[in-house]
Amino acid sequence: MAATLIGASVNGVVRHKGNTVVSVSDQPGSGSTEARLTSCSDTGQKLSIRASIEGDGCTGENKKGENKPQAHELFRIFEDSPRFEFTSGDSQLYPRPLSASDLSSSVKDGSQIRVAYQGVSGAYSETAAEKAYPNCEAVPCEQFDIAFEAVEQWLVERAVLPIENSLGGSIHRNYDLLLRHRLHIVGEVQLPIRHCLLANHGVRVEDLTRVLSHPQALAQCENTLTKLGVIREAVDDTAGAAQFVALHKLKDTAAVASLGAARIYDMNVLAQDIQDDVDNITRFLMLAREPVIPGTDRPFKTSIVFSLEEGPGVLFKALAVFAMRNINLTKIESRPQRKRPLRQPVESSNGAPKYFDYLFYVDFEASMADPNSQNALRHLKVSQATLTISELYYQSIPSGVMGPLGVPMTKALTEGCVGIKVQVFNWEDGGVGEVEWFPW
Ligand SMILES: O=C(O)C(=O)C[C@]1(C(=O)O)C=C[C@@H](O)C=C1
Repeated sequence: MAATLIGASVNGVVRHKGNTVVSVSDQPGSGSTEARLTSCSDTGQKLSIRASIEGDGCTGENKKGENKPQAHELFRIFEDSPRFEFTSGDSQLYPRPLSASDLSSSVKDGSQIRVAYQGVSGAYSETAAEKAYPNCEAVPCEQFDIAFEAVEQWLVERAVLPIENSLGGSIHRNYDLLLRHRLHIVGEVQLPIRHCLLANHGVRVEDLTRVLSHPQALAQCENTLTKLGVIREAVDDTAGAAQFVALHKLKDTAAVASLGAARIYDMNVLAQDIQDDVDNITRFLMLAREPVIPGTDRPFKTSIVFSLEEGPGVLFKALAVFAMRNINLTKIESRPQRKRPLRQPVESSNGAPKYFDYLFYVDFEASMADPNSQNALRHLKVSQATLTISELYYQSIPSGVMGPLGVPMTKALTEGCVGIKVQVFNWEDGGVGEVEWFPW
């Protein structure tokens, strides 16, 4: 039975579903059933969409005008797709990104895998989600942390989130969120990013005073935007920027976004490939509730995070455990220790400045199933009296097209320098992992 969304109009209120109301009625003589979904915005504005469904032989109205297959089907469609943004009486319908209030609703059944991404339809992250999980249902989320929570709360099965870009660098927010949430990195995808300058039809480059986009996208187009001499304004995502410019019919503002976004929001492409380098790639992490078990049958990547006591050469010594075993490091990132951003030096009583305290994230090309990597981590743990590893986690995942690995947040991180957490795998009986604690 096929259903078509056929329009938007102001309507009445029949049955409540949160701030949404759904009514279903037969269209006498037409052989079809119609459903109306009405949503009240926070400002009290009432807007609705209408859907019709063709009859299947059961179109006659029963006495009460209810309980008919068509009505149920229409209801199900709305129940399954409650996330539409109502912007004006005659506007197009765009999927609304998940917000915090959506996280309390239950997960719906469905054979398709649901993958959360940050942004709205047309965002690069949506393309990355579809590349990572072909045929998935990509679910837009307002913010990165909503995407993490959507997986944790079983609203979706996976999240695909950007972690770094070849021109703009790391997406620090996601490094921080990896440790605040309990998800595992189970793979990665790389996506070539080709930015366009999008404006409403009839707008010329000379008319522009302002450009909206995601901060990463603005950074990746630094040269072009400097030449244009426009004001840059950061918004949540590139497609959201295009949607905003289109909906508000702005004549002096453009968006930096994808060709796909231009199509979705019916915008004119003023310029293509405006990023600073043709080779512009963003790496996205695939996140799941369950980790992958590392093996040795194909290339794996592993990620760890640790902190160090201050002192000369401590980072050098930590990284040497990999170098001496010929283990290739692919990424190192440091982030402030949010729980203890400053450390008091021993001589602090005489007014010496405080040290900044960091967490180090390291990705390396080896599987934790490989004794070489196991020895490296053992060495990292035991070899240096001057090194205190406050936290170490790891997980391995297939690399190649896929990439680095995951991160269960552990007690050590939340409670300070208590020891090292090592996931021990019994490779002989098929590699089921267990966690052991080695207190300092
Ligand atoms: O705004 C988007 O379209 C996104 O998908 C986000 C994002 C990012 O966070 O880096 C993804 C890829 C590009 O690097 C630019 C922006």
